[in-house]
Amino acid sequence: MPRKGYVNLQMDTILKASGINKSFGPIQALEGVNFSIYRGEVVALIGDNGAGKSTIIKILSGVLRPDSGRLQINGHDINLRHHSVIKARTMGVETVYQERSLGEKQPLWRNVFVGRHLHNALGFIRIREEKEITLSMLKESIGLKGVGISADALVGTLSGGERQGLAISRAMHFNAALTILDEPTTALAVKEVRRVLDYIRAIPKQGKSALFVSHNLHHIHEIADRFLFVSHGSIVHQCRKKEMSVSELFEKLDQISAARGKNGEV
Ligand SMILES: Nc1ncnc2c1ncn2[C@@H]1O[C@H](COP(=O)(O)OP(=O)(O)OP(=O)(O)O)[C@@H](O)[C@H]1O
Repeated sequence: MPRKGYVNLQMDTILKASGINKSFGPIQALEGVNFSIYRGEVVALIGDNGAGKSTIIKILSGVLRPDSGRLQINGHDINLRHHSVIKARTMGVETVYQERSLGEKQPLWRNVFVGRHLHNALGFIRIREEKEITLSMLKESIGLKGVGISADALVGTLSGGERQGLAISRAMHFNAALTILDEPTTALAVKEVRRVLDYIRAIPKQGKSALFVSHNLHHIHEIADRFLFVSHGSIVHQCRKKEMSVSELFEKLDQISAARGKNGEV
């Protein structure tokens, strides 16, 4: 029987990546990437352009397959040869891509349930139920108000921040253990940025985890519990927020970039 307050990291490890390698022709994008993500934390990937952040995210979300390495999700070994976006989702890993996560010209309810529609006994989509769930996401999770709010509205009518909110809310609805966000605040107005940061901050409150990439170190410091520094395809440093102030975060990234420059790399 574990002692009170004892944290079983084995049980609380949502995702574990070990020795992940990935090349694109002659370019070694990732080299021996190792890290874990635990239940209820927000983790940020930090690094210069071309460091390997997007490649890591694409491998976790099933878009790309690594050349070698091991990935465990919720303690289960993933067969990386057959990993895919659908498999990642089934295992509880959802990815929210900036702007691209929702199709522009479709009604909101269809986008929320795309690939995962609710069906009745005859195989028909339970449209009314899907619309009701979508409407409650719009009102409760995103905080949209007014009588004109409709699950039939087209995605194109939502602002960038609202789309991010809906995509995050969709991940929560489908019970994602890990929500991955790629540059979630890029190209958003200041007010929208605030809202998206709040949506991300709410993820651990539901006992779930988030991994996000951002170039904005202020945003990273504000919402992440832990920072993973990526350079030249590897995780070169990691620490908890309480170990590093915002200015130290800037300094660390500068140090890593300088070390990279010294090795003759761009
Ligand atoms: N499809 C691809 N074909 C060839 N090279 C690629 C491809 N995708 C990524 N790379 C290369 O792999 C390396 C890592 O790229 P990646 O996009 O993961 O970096 P990043 O840290 O996300 O950069 P950024 O912050 O600019 O998005 C870079 O050298 C990049 O040019």
